[in-house]
Amino acid sequence: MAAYAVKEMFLTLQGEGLQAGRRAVFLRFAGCNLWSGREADRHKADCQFCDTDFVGTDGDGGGRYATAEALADRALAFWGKSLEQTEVRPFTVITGGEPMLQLDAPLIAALKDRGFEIAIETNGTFAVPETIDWICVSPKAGTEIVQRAGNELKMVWPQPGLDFRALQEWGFDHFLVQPMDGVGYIDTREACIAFVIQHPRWRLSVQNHKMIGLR
Ligand SMILES: C[S@@+](CC[C@H](N)C(=O)[O-])C[C@H]1O[C@@H](n2cnc3c(N)ncnc32)[C@H](O)[C@@H]1O
Ligand SMILES: Nc1nc2[nH]cc(C(=O)O)c2c(=O)[nH]1
Ligand code: SF4
Ligand SMILES: [Mg+2]
Repeated sequence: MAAYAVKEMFLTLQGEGLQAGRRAVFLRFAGCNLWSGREADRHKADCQFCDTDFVGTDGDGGGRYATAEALADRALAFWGKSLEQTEVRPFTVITGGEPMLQLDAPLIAALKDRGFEIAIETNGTFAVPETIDWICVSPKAGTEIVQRAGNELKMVWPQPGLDFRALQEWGFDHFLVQPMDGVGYIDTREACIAFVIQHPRWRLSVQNHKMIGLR
């Protein structure tokens, strides 16, 4: 890996999924295989509902990190070095963009060396190393999902062409439905609630951070 392209890094609370509410250093990699990130390309992208700016390296804590050690050091600084000696392990959520385009064995090792517990948010089109502690896959309709097991499957809804009955046969511990943010959000959220009432294997994931003023 020549250099890691990081859009931004920040300390916040995980807003989504089973780990919602947990203190976490977010590491957002630049770039995605399902969309260029340019608005002009959105209508022809494989994933068209993305709520995230992952283009470039200009965000807070972003930049090009030449080595895994430098990137992991920065992540630990965001966690707070004074917390290093406490009984709570530092926790990072690796996201993007699509983090599996850049997350590699040296970076995982450097984060683990610093005590990090590592979660990933991925679209599932690449295999995730087993050394990742918490795997969240969020499938996109029409894409080939190779990562069909993990801790949580987070289905953004609605997505015509995604068959929830097929998804729930995959090897995940938890199945979540997350209302798609955008036009008609309130109705979408109501429909997701109705879905969970009908299908109790699934639970609702709301994007808490957007409602409570967190990043
Ligand atoms: C920005 S993506 C980055 C990680 C990875 N590329 C992925 O798609 O899982 C982080 C999470 O936000 C979800 N997401 C993106 N746009 C959304 C939207 N408009 N409404 C709800 N969730 C959204 C994705 O499905 C994914 O679970
Ligand atoms: N607080 C917070 N929680 C999140 N969970 C997943 C996010 C993501 O963009 O991957 C996200 C995010 O952007 N912010
Ligand atoms: S796969 Fe993830 S990062 Fe890529 S465009 Fe879709 S939601 Fe955004
Ligand atoms: Mg987000």
